[in-house]
Amino acid sequence: MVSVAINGYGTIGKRVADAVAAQKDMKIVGVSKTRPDFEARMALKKGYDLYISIPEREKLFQEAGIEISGTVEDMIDEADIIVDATPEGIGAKNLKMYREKGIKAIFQGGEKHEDIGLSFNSFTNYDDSLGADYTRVVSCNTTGLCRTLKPIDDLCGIKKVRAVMVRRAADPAQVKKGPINAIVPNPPTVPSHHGPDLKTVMYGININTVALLVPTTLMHQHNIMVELENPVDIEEIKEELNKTSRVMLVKASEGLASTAEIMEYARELGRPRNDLYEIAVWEESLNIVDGELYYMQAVHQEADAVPESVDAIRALLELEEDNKKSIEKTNKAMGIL
Ligand SMILES: NC(=O)C1=CN([C@@H]2O[C@H](COP(=O)(O)OP(=O)(O)OC[C@H]3O[C@@H](n4cnc5c(N)ncnc54)[C@H](O)[C@@H]3O)[C@@H](O)[C@H]2O)C=CC1
Ligand SMILES: O=C(OP(=O)(O)O)[C@H](O)COP(=O)(O)O
Repeated sequence: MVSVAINGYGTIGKRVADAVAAQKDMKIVGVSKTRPDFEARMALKKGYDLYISIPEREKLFQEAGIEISGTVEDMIDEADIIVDATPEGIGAKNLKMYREKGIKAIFQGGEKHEDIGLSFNSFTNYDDSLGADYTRVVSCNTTGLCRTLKPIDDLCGIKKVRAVMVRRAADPAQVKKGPINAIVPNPPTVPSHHGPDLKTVMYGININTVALLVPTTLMHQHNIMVELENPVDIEEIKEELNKTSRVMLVKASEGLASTAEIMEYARELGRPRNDLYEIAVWEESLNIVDGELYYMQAVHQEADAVPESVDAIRALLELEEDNKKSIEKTNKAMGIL
C-alpha cells in the first residue's frame, strides 16, 4: 500500500484525499492546511494527519486546539508521492521543494503544462506518465472534453472540433469570486486556452474553443461541434458514450434539463459531497447534421478530474500498467458508473 500526501487540502485536495483513502492500494499519510478552520477539523475527524504549509502559523493551530504533525516538509518525508492541490500557479513553485526532497508529485490543471512538462488524462495518455516523476492532471474542463471526444475519435475519427465552454464563475464555497450579474468572455481572446490544453493529452487533435464565465456555481456546460472523419449513425455514438466510463447520458425529458437538475440527481446518487464524477451528456442534444456531430454536456468541476488524480498515482508509481485496470479499480472504490 503506497503512502500519499495532499499538499493543499481545499476543494480538489480534500476530494482527492477521500478518493485515495477509498482505494485498496493506497492510503493518506497527511494533508496540509494553511489555517486552523473547519476543514482542518474535518481532516482530523477523517483520520488524516494534519501538516501546516506556513510554519509561522503553528501557534494559531495550537490556540485553536488543532493538533498538527509537522510542516509540509515533514509530511513529504512520510509519503511516497505528493498530490499538489494548491491554488493556481503555486504548484509550480512547490516543484523545487519536491525535486530537492526527491518525491514524485501530481499537479492540477491550474498549473501550466510547460511548467510541469507532462499532462495526464486516464483515458487518453496514461502510459506517458508511467514511472514519471511529475505529471499534471488537466483541468475539469479539459477532462470533460477528453471524456467524450476520445471515444468519438476512436469510433469514427475526428477531423475538427469547435467548442463553446460556458464556465461557472466560482465554486459554491467561493464567496469572493464572480461575476454575479454578467456574462464575461473569458478569456476575451479567441481561441481560448482549452484547445491547446486538450492537445497536451489528446495529441494532434484539431480543436478550437471559445470560453465564457457566467454567474453560476454548479457546473460548467460545453457546446461541442465535431466534424467527423467517417460516417456514423447517431445511435452508434449514443451507444459508445453510454458504455464509456465516467460519462453518463441524461435526458432533459426526464427532468434533467439543466445543471441544477443534474446536481439534484447527483444528490440522489448520495456520493460524498453530492459529487458527480461523470460527464453528463444531454441525450437529446446528440445529433448529426451534414456530417457534423453536435452535442451538449455538463461538468461538475469540483469532482470530475478527481478520479484522474487517483489513476495518476498508479501511473507515476507504476502500480498498474494498464489504464483500463486502474480506471476500473478507481471507479469501483469510488462508486463511479
Ligand atoms: N475548483 C475547481 O473547480 C477546480 C480546480 N482545479 C485546480 O485544482 C487546483 C486547486 O484548486 P482548488 O482546490 O479549487 O483550490 P482551493 O483554493 O479550494 O484549495 C487550495 C488549498 O491550498 C491551500 N494553500 C494555499 N497556498 C498554499 C501553499 N503555499 N502551500 C500549501 N497549501 C496552500 C489553501 O489554503 C487551500 O486549502 C488548482 O490548480 C485549480 O486550477 C482543477 C479542476 C477544477
Ligand atoms: O475553469 C477551470 O479551469 P479552465 O481555466 O481550464 O476552464 C477550473 O474550474 C478552474 O477554474 P478556477 O480557477 O476558476 O477554479
